[in-house]
Amino acid sequence: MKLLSLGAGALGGYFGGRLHQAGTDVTFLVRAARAEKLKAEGLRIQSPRGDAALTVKTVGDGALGGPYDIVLLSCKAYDLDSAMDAIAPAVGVDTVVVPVLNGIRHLDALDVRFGRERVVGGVARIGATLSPDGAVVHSSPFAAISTGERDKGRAPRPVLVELAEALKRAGVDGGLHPDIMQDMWDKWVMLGTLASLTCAFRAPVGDILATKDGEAIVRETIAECSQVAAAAGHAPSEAALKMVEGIMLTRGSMFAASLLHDVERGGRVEADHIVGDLLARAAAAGIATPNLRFAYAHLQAYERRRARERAGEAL
Ligand SMILES: NC(=O)C1=CN([C@@H]2O[C@H](COP(=O)(O)OP(=O)(O)OC[C@H]3O[C@@H](n4cnc5c(N)ncnc54)[C@H](OP(=O)(O)O)[C@@H]3O)[C@@H](O)[C@H]2O)C=CC1
Ligand SMILES: CC(C)(CO)C(=O)C(=O)O
Repeated sequence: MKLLSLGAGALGGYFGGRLHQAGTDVTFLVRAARAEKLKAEGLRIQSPRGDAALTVKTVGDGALGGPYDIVLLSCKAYDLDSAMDAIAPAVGVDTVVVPVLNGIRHLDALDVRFGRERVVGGVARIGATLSPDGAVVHSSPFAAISTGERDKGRAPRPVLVELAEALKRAGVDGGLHPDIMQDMWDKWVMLGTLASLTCAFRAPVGDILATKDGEAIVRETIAECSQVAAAAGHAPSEAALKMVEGIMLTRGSMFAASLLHDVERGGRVEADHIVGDLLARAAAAGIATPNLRFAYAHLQAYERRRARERAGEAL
């Protein structure tokens, strides 16, 4: 199996690196600055599952090699258009695109660009960042990718089975999911709540819960996200809700969304993709989502201020 990883950022670097370590033929499609860093220092991973410094294959725009069996897509949502342009020459008739972005909306764009048959579902569960010096820093005890056919009940195509086996050999949990769309929505219900609230409060879960109304606000926001999922035909099961509550209602928890880490380093954020899209779907279904509304406005204000500051304008 030949796999192209779009990017060697937090997720592309971690999962692509682990697959490479375990013997999969992995090539990283990277931009010039990242290519230079990887050439000079290798792909460095710091992780509770073992540190690594790997010599990896890279390609740049225009000379992708291939054909590839799998394209693992792990860009941020705001880079999706440029990422699709970059991978287009690598997507052949039988190539399968496996996106692991948070949210759902990217599937529509990928379908239009590459055809629905080539795009499967994917969910990543990991806490990871790219450090300023270019190392992939894995900070969560978990590291998982679930994938699957988007048509529930369809047997996974052989190359997806092969990918799941390769991920397992690479020490990545998850595997093939029989209802990947539900899994994507379940993750989104959790992340919609986590990202909205940790960003709005600028604090991890435990600090939110330590406020007088924190628990009530968390419960309301879980309900808002769950109603949006239900309107899309993907209401979380009781077990899925328990998982969300387990994450969002643990006193003292230092857990926060990667989106908060992006805010704290003054970076771009996937506000539209992760929170705005939930809000748009709520509006279309006539669901009131006051907490998401506030959280999205907060993120939009952050984006405006960031743009102004980057343009050198004063506060
Ligand atoms: N970080 C986390 O813990 C988790 C993140 N996610 C989701 O996964 C997705 C990826 O997140 P993450 O890995 O953190 O993001 P990163 O910013 O760390 O990595 C994204 C990478 O994509 C690369 N990229 C973007 N466009 C192109 C392009 N046109 N050509 C080549 N490379 C490109 C970027 O390269 P360059 O360096 O050149 O900009 C960057 O290295 C997001 O949707 C996020 O929400 C999901 C679960 C957990
Ligand atoms: C919550 C977490 C860390 C789980 O994978 C995540 O997806 C994110 O913050 O982007």
